[in-house]
Parts: sequence; structure tokens; C-alpha cells
Amino acid sequence: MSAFIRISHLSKVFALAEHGGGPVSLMGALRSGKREVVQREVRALDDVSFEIREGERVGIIGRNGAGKTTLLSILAGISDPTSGTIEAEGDIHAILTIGTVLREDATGRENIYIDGLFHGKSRAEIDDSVQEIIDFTELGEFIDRPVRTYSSGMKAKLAFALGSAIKPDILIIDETLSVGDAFFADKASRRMREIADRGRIVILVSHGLSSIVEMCDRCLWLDQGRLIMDGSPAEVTRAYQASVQQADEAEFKRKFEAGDPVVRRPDLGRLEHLGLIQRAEEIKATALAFEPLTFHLKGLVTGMSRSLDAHLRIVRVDGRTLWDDRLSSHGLVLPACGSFDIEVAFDPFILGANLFRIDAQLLDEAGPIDQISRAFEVIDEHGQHGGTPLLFYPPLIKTCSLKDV
Ligand SMILES: Nc1ncnc2c1ncn2[C@@H]1O[C@H](COP(=O)(O)OP(=O)(O)OP(=O)(O)O)[C@@H](O)[C@H]1O
Repeated sequence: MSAFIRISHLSKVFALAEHGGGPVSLMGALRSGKREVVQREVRALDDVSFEIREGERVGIIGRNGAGKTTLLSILAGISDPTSGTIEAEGDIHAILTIGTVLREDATGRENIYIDGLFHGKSRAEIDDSVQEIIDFTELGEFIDRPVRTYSSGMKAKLAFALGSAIKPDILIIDETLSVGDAFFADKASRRMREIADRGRIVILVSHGLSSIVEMCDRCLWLDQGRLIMDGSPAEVTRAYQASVQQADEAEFKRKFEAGDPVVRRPDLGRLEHLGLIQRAEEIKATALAFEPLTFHLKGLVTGMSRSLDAHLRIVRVDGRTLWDDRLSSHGLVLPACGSFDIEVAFDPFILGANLFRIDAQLLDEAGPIDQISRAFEVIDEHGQHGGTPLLFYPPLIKTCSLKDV
């Protein structure tokens, strides 16, 4: 008989209830007796299908909340899918959380006996294998101390030694190895290979991508409950890493677009508009490289401030400030009270293709009064200037003028 797992169109939906205090379980919401409970569904697994054949060591990766643990608990028979089927041949042993494997008040040795008896072994059979398990754990004299006195690494070693000693047809491990030391991880990896070499199946969930590459020969990538890649560990972990990096970049861009926070003093004045003008038109988000560009700043001064000034700054998405100047240094004097309307023109345009932000700040000698930021992208229509975007010229302001308002 050969071990295999076949999963077809597997989905798992959790019903969550929400009221003022945020999400709670449906039972919790019913118990709390609160009205206006809105039911929401979490699709932890969404139409997942794959097959694992004998001898495969399969790693499962994905960001937090991707559905990995849900998949493992269905594979381990701890929870049922909402829809879809799972067929498995062979007895399954799962180490999902160390806490559920080990009894804290019993010693390590007692845990070996309890676990063996639980898995249907006779006392004599356990007597035969106990020393081998103890040797594998490297716990030394700790084996006769209560598990509650162990470090998390020691618990991980014992849990793994127990799980793998049972010699199951299908061994499922959730993150357990990540708390062991490098030497133990190496030994555990060899043990997993032995299990797989006997024609069995090993499934490992881990956030440690290097352990997946080292220990597995196949990798599944879950994202928001869906299986999005199935292939060699090196290939899948590379693609996963690239996607995580992109998501981080997107988060960075979102923060970048919001600008730096400043303490505002609205009683003294405010900035009302920061626009970009190119080819005599106000543009929204995209400017062309190598074309003159004008910034348009409108605002209002309502209090008596001394040394009133406007400060403009251009920042590239990587955080580098490319230009930073006060308009007073170009002879521009803001009115002491009333509206202002300023145009600042650059020629030639100084920026290469990239994402930028312009920050305009109204300030006086005591500090900022108001700030307005605007992100914009510069594109090179002709694509002649690829590579790392550069600051092409020292910025030159062509005109810096105050309009009559
Ligand atoms: N019992 C539950 N009730 C409600 N929602 C749940 C339950 N268990 C999991 N979920 C939700 O299902 C989704 C998948 O969770 P799961 O724990 O499987 O992800 P994971 O990939 O193991 O994440 P992590 O890497 O953080 O352990 C998440 O959105 C999670 O909030």
C-alpha cells in the first residue's frame, strides 16, 4: 500500500460575527446578546486542489492568514472542510502545536510512554524504542524533569522526536522545527528525508524559507486561501519572496504619498492647493520627463506672522530629497495677510522616470504653519533613458511669481 493524499476543490469558510467591538465568533456574538450583529464570512481556503504522492516532502508557505494552518488541520482530520473532498491513504500523524503533543506536568520520559500508549503501542514496544527517542532529543538529564521546565527549543525537540518516532505514513509538521537549533534542524531534516525515503509523505509548514528549501522537494504557496504556485522549493520561495517585497513596496508608496506629519497652526494660515502644470494644463498624477513643469501653490495667510515663507521640496520614492528650497531665496515675498497664488517653473525638467512627491510648506520663524503634499509619477514616453532614474540637472527655477489675488 502506498501513501497518498488527494485534495479536490477544498474550501473552508468561517462564519464571523461583527458588532461595535470588532469581529467575534458567531457563538460569542449570540452569547453576548448584542443586537445589530452583522455576519461576515472568512474564506480561509478557496477551491484548493492538489495531489501528494509517496516519497514527497512538501513545504507549504504563505503570509499570515493565508490558510496554511487551516489546511493542515483539515489534512490532520481535526477540522472538516466546508466543501470539497480529501482522500488519503496511510495513517497520519500531525504535530500542529507543541502544546497539544506534550503534557507539561509529566517528564520527558513519561511523555514518551504516554504518547506511545496513545498511539496503540504496548509498554514492551515502547521500552524497546525509548532510548533511541531520548538520544534523538539530546535532552540529557532534562528527560527526567517536567516538560514545563523546558525551553521552547527543548519542547520542540521532544515533540519532533515523538512525532517522527511513530513512523507514520504521513507526517504533518507545523512550524515546530523553527525553534530548534541549526544542528537539530539538520538532524530533523535527515529524519524527514528518511521518512520520505521509506515511501512516506512529509508535509511541513514554515515561515523559514531556507528550511523549506533544505528539507522539502516540493513547495506549495497559499495566498488568501488559494493555491497560487506549486513547484520546486527554490523556484516557489523565490517567487514568494519577490511578491512579499512588492507588497512591502506598495505599503511604502502608500505611506510615501501621505507625506511626513507636521504640527499645523491653522489660526495663522493654510495651504489650499498644490497643482502640477505641464503643456499649459493641470495634470493629475503623471508628468512627462524632459518637458517643462510648473508647480502651482495657493494659500491664505490669516494671522500676523513674522518671516513668512514657503518651502518646497521634491522627494523621490526611495526617500532621497532631490531639491529643497525656500521661495524667499528667489526674491518672493508672501503677503502678511490675505490670499496668495504662486507659480514655480522649472526648465528643463529635472527628474527622470520614477515616483516623486512634492511637499509645500507654509512656515514662519516659529516653524510650520501648514503642509500639503502631492505624489506624482514621471514617465519617459520615449523610453530612451532607462535604468536608474537620475537627477539630470541642478534644479533651476525659471520663474517664481506671486499672482494678484
Ligand atoms: N476558527 C476560526 N474562526 C474564524 N476565522 C478563522 C479561524 N481560523 C482561522 N481563521 C481565519 O482564516 C484565515 C486563515 O487562517 P490560518 O490560521 O489558516 O492562516 P495561516 O496561513 O496558518 O496563518 P499564520 O501564518 O499566521 O499561522 C485567516 O483569515 C484567519 O483569521
